[in-house]
Amino acid sequence: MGAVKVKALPKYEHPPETRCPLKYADVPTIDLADYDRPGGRDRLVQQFRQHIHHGFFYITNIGLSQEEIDLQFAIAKAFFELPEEERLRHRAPLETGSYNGYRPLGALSLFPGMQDTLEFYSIFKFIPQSERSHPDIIRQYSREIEGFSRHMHEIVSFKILRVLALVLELPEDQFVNGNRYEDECDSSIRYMLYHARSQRENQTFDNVYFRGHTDKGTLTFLFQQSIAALQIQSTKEAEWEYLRIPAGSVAVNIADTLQFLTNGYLKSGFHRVIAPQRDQVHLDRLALLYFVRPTDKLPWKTLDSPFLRRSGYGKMSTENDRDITGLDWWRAGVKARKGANYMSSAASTT
Ligand SMILES: O=C(O)CCC(=O)C(=O)O
Ligand SMILES: [Fe+2]
Repeated sequence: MGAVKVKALPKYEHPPETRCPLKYADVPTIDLADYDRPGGRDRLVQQFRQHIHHGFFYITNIGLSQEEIDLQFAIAKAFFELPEEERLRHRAPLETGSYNGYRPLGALSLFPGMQDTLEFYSIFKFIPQSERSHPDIIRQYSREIEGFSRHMHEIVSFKILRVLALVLELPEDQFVNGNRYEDECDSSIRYMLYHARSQRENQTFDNVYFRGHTDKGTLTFLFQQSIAALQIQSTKEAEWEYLRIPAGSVAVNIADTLQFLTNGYLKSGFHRVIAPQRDQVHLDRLALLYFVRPTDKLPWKTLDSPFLRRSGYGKMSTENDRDITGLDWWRAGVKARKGANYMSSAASTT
């Protein structure tokens, strides 16, 4: 790690936004700078209680510069330009329930017999439990990648997790304790590349890039995205609406772990990715995400609090509780959902 940089990466240029008129979701924005102002945490608690119902919100003032964010996009771009053989050398052991490393193109069936056209590279937390091989481009920028990872996890996600604990009238470290950076879990940066498809291919795939789903972890952060393709559904009956994530804004997705722990008070956001609009459909779509996922210190048991009880989400029973950790739950899920499929398709490549 920390090897000498052989060449500086070219600055990443985001493609221009679509000019097609789209129906954007009305999603609240949280100014994270408020957290450190006098009375700011109380204001954020009120804002969450009033507006955060549907599992998605935007945040601004996250404390990273545009250059720092764009460097991650530049590294991602350089990674996907590596020869396939080199990318496959750092393949994630998906069949064991871990995304740590490269998840090859076409690892998942979107429809029976029809493989997806996306690939991604996950960089887990910079802790001994997650160490693995990486290509030179990742090793050369490891200091910057670690800085980004720690900032997103320990500063940005912890601010949100502390406010959420206060919303529920629980000790402020209630969620932080199950998501500490030094504990084992599959939290990661993810560089993602959706390959552009022809009009015919898009028709065959019913215009789907990534089927409707909720994320399984604690929180997901989605960075600037000028290729409009990510849609959310606020309720099962609601229409799909687009998210717009311009420079300076990050979309946050509340995920299944928080929904489970709070007996459904916090809603895990349902979302999908579809083929872009006609002025962008020919473009490959590069995405940058940060996933916070539960650790081996998080007991898989639902919570109770005066606030939850007053709101009708108090703990009524222990029937959903398990004597396992959040990490066990997460890995069992990946194994069940992805491992089997993965082994039957691309595993033979290495
Ligand atoms: O590509 C995106 O915008 C969203 C990806 C996504 O939903 C996921 O990786 O879980
Ligand atoms: Fe997702």
